[in-house]
Amino acid sequence: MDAGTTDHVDLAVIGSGSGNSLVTPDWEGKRVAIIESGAFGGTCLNVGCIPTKMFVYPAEVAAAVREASRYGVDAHVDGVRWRDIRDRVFGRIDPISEGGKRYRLEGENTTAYLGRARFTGERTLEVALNDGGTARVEADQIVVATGSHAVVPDVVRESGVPFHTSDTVMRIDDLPPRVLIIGGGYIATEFAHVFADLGVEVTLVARGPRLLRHLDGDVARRFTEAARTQWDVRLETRVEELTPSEAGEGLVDARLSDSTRVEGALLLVCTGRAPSVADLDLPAAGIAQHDDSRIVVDEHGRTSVPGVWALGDVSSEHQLKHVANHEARVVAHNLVHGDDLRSFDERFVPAAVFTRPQIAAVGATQEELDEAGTEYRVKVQEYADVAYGWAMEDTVGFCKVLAAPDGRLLGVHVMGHEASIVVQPAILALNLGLTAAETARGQMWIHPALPEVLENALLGVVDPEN
Ligand SMILES: Cc1cc2nc3c(=O)[nH]c(=O)nc-3n(C[C@H](O)[C@H](O)[C@H](O)COP(=O)(O)OP(=O)(O)OC[C@H]3O[C@@H](n4cnc5c(N)ncnc54)[C@H](O)[C@@H]3O)c2cc1C
Ligand SMILES: NC(=O)c1ccc[n+]([C@@H]2O[C@H](COP(=O)([O-])OP(=O)(O)OC[C@H]3O[C@@H](n4cnc5c(N)ncnc54)[C@H](O)[C@@H]3O)[C@@H](O)[C@H]2O)c1
Repeated sequence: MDAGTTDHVDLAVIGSGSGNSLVTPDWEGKRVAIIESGAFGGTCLNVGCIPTKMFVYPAEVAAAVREASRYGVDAHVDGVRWRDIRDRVFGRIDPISEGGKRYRLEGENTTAYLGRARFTGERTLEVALNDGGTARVEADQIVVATGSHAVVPDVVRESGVPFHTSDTVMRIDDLPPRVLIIGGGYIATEFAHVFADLGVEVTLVARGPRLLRHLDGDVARRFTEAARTQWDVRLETRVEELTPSEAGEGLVDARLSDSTRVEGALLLVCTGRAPSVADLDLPAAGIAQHDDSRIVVDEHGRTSVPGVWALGDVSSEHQLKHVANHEARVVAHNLVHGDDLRSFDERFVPAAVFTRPQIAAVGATQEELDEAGTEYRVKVQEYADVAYGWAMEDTVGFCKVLAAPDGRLLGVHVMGHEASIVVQPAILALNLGLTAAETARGQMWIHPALPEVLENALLGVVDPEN
């Protein structure tokens, strides 16, 4: 591209994750620029939700085989072919990313700029192209959808030892004997599950007193107990020193604040993700940011600069793909209906953690209700109390329902087999404003399926004698 000229487009989208879905039929006959510096398709497709869950599934198959004898079926895991597991995942994903890029490069009304964008004015951008050139783009409207990136603490960066984040660890060639995971959140607990159930020794170091501590307190407490039976979990502990290990290339030795050492481990850093704004030069456009650097948007997705929108991890307080997708649908409408704007509806944002046991939740936690001084009733129902739980000999799963004294649902929290499926009727009920009684008795529940645990918890919150 000629460095001297400026391309004028109707819409420029920075980031090809959820941003890529903004090119709706409304833009036919108009010019759209998609600017992407990394792998096409963004985090979810390339290094996030989709590949991680494609690793979780084989880990669960291995775990099921190991536990089969409980049910009178004798079986054992003969081996884990990591490279085959890895290649199944990326053999599926990489062509989708590549195809998406080609589709935009060759699209009738789209131009894909493969490079890093920064603002030079309110609606002007400069793109440092990956091939070394520079492009200038002026747009009537711009959407910033640049997502987030892994944060790496100083103790790791400054040590100079080799380490992985979720961006790189799924592509390793061989399973290490041991993994040292720093962090106690979503990514840490999902990878602990994957590696441990594929036969790797896992040490997980978390600075807090519980894992997943932003979840409902009962869930965090019971999950932490379950995690300790599976992995070497060090709570209220920090990594103090890291050195390269003689045990093998790419491995580290660590000294922890509890005065113990972990030796010969692959180091996996899972300490949160920050909005990707550093390269954008937002002040050049006058785009306002929160203290944590997220872009400020209103309920329609508008930033402080007219004609500039933002969505997804770069602006949202929820770093979740279904939230980014929801925001993209709203912004896609608003870009072409300036006189009929739609709003984000994030009253009930559900989430699931695909760890072991699985966790899913929607609505308020008990701690949030206590803090707000909201009155509530609570019922905890064990998986072990319903027929499907008996079939599974389940000992850890439970469903917790929080409801207002008038029966309105406030929050539902599930830990156990397929929690993300069990919770879904509660997500619908909250969005429709149903009471616990309406949700429990407004439909038939398939017997003897696992969601009966939710049905019973709902009935229990209506009538504590139940
Ligand atoms: C390991 C992992 C597992 C996850 N699992 C789940 C899950 O199971 N369920 C769930 O709901 N969420 C999950 N998430 C979160 C989810 O992936 C994100 O919330 C979601 O992908 C964010 O989408 P986005 O469109 O905002 O950003 P992204 O998909 O990250 O897209 C942003 C794009 O912008 C590009 N970019 C950044 N800066 C620039 C620039 N200056 N110029 C040009 N391009 C730029 C980036 O390269 C990137 O491709 C997971 C995340 C991770 C890391
Ligand atoms: N299933 C899913 O939906 C899913 C899966 C993975 C990721 N995600 C999204 O991605 C986000 C990022 O995931 P994550 O696990 O990196 O973040 P997280 O916020 O869930 O957890 C970060 C963890 O790192 C710890 N930590 C932070 N700074 C630290 C430091 N300097 N030293 C030691 N520990 C430190 C925190 O105490 C916390 O335990 C999640 O919040 C979630 O929104 C979602």
